[in-house]
Formats: sequence, structure tokens, C-alpha cells
Amino acid sequence: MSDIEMDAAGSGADLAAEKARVLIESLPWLQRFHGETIVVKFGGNAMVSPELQRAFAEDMVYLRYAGIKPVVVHGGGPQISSMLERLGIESEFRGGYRVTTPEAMDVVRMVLSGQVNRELVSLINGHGPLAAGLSGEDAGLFTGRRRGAVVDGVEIDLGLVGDVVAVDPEAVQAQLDAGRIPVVSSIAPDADTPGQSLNVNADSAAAALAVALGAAKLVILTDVAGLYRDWPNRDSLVSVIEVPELLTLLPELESGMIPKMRACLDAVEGGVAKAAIIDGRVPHSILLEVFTQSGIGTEVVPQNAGGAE
Ligand SMILES: Nc1ncnc2c1ncn2[C@@H]1O[C@H](COP(=O)(O)OP(=O)(O)O)[C@@H](O)[C@H]1O
Ligand SMILES: CC(=O)N[C@@H](CCC(=O)OP(=O)(O)O)C(=O)O
Repeated sequence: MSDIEMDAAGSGADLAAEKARVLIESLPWLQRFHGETIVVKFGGNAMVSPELQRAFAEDMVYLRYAGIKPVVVHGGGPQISSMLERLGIESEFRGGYRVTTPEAMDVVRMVLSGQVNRELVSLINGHGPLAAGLSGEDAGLFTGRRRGAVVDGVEIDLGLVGDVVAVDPEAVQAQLDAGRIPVVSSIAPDADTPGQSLNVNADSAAAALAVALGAAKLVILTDVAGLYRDWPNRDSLVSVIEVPELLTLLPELESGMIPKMRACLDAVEGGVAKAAIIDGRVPHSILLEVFTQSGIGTEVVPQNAGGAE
């Protein structure tokens, strides 16, 4: 063998060793999560390109064939905003939530359940008949109740915006038991007004579902690397935060991060061992989060839990 051929063989062996190292690093996580449910929230800002959507669908199928039970709860904020704009309907966000008129509510439901949900189901099903779409309105999955928001100490009326106050996970569990990947949109029937639907922030919906399913983990994919303690200072990324510290940080947070961190808090306080916020703009980031030692992004854990899982 010439020197050049020997170098090439050497680097080929290095590459093979590196690939094997990456694969074997996933072993403890495969063991940890085998048969467990992981709720994954796919934010509207994380699904902005067809490539990212395709990679996300691959990841869900990968988790499923790795013996994990992924449940997708999706957002679609930017997609709703662009449809409202096309239709000439004004909308604004207050305290991280969209002020939702009855007219806007029709568009929210149309975009989330009719467009985003269908697209994700179809992308996953490109790999086999695995995904089944559900709305929080189906089979009593979510029950909602209207909520307002407090902005600068003043109570704001958000219109048809709700919290999930009850979850009946049976419809989702039935899909999981049948080996499917449920894909859920964040709309809830209003407990107080029959026939009325409420617009629920998708982070909160994902947290409520994760608690009801007894999920091992909640992962929220968004368009930032994680939670920044001192936003927008890029040196202030938080890698692990315990519940008491998050509680003190929460009142200082801005807009989009408020529902996200509230959701992580609710999930962990509801018994989910860990909630993570990761960068959905990095293709396959969820595989790194689930299958590697260090994970990525920000992890919320109960007090004194450490961040090793
Ligand atoms: N402390 C913070 N750390 C990280 N992002 C923050 C923070 N405060 C506000 N943000 C904003 O929150 C956004 C994410 O929320 P949002 O736009 O609702 O995302 P998604 O569509 O994924 O739900 C980020 O892009 C960022 O602009
Ligand atoms: C009440 C409220 O704000 N609902 C959200 C629902 C969609 C959502 O949460 O989408 P992202 O995850 O992409 O932000 C909205 O209308 O935009």
C-alpha cells in the first residue's frame, strides 16, 4: 500500500470508529426510553422550511422504530398570522398569547387542524402508515376554559383563548397502543360554552398532554438555542434549570418564552421527569437531545434532580 492509500485507510477507520462511538453512545438512552412516551412540541417557528419539516418527520419515525412512543403536539403561530394577514384580519399578541376574535378563531382552527396537522401527518406517513392526526376537540381529548393575561400589572381580555383544564388521553393512548404516532393540534372545546372552541397555546397543550400520558419527557422545538437568562445576550444560554429558579425567573421573561417556560414548569410539576427546549432549526436536534449524554438546549428539572438524564 502506498502512503496515500494507508492514510486514506486510516481516516476511513477513524470515521468508522467515530460512527460506532456515536451509535453506542445512544445505548443507555435507548434502554432508558424503551417503551416510554415522549411528547414533542413542534413550534411554528421551527417548521419554517420543507427540509426542517422532513427532518422532523424522519426523527419521529426514527424514535418510533427505536421503541419509543413519540406524540407530536404542533403549533403554527406564524402560519396562522400569515393566513390572517392574507384574509385582512388583524391580530396581535399580548403576554405571549394571540388575542383571538371569533373570526380569527375560525382561521386558527382551519390552519392548525386543516393545514399544519395534515402536512405533518402526510410527511410522517411518507415513511409508512404511522401517523394519525387528532385535534384537541376530538373524543374529549382536551377541555378548555377561557383565560386572560396580565400585562404590566393590568388584566387583559384575550378573547377566545383558553387553558387546557382537563385531558382525556384515551384517544391518544389508543393510537399509541396501535403503534401509531399521534399528531395533535392545540384547539380545545370551551367547558363553559357548548359548541365554542378555544385557541390554546401549543406549548401549554403539549405540557398538559405530557402530564396526562405520564410521559417520560417533554421536548419543545423552537427557533432559539434555548432559554437565555438575560435575553438577548447570547452568552446567557441556560443549560439546566431547576424548578425553584425558573419560578423566580418567570416574571421577567418576554413574550414567546412565557408560555414555553410555563409549560415546562407545569410538565415537571405534573410529574414529567424532564422538559427540554431545543433549537428546531438544527436538523435532527431531537435525536441529539434524546440519544446523547449532554443533550442540547435548556433542560428544566425538579429541584436537586441534576441534569444527567
Ligand atoms: N429569555 C429568552 N430566551 C430565549 N428566547 C426568548 C427569550 N425571551 C423572548 N424570546 C423569544 O421567544 C421566541 C420563541 O417563542 P415563539 O416565537 O413563540 O416560538 P414558537 O413558534 O416555537 O412557539 C424566540 O425566538 C425569542 O425571540
Ligand atoms: C393562544 C395562542 O397564542 N395560540 C397560538 C396557537 C399556535 C401556537 O401556539 O403556535 P406556536 O407554537 O408556533 O407558537 C396562536 O394563535 O398562535
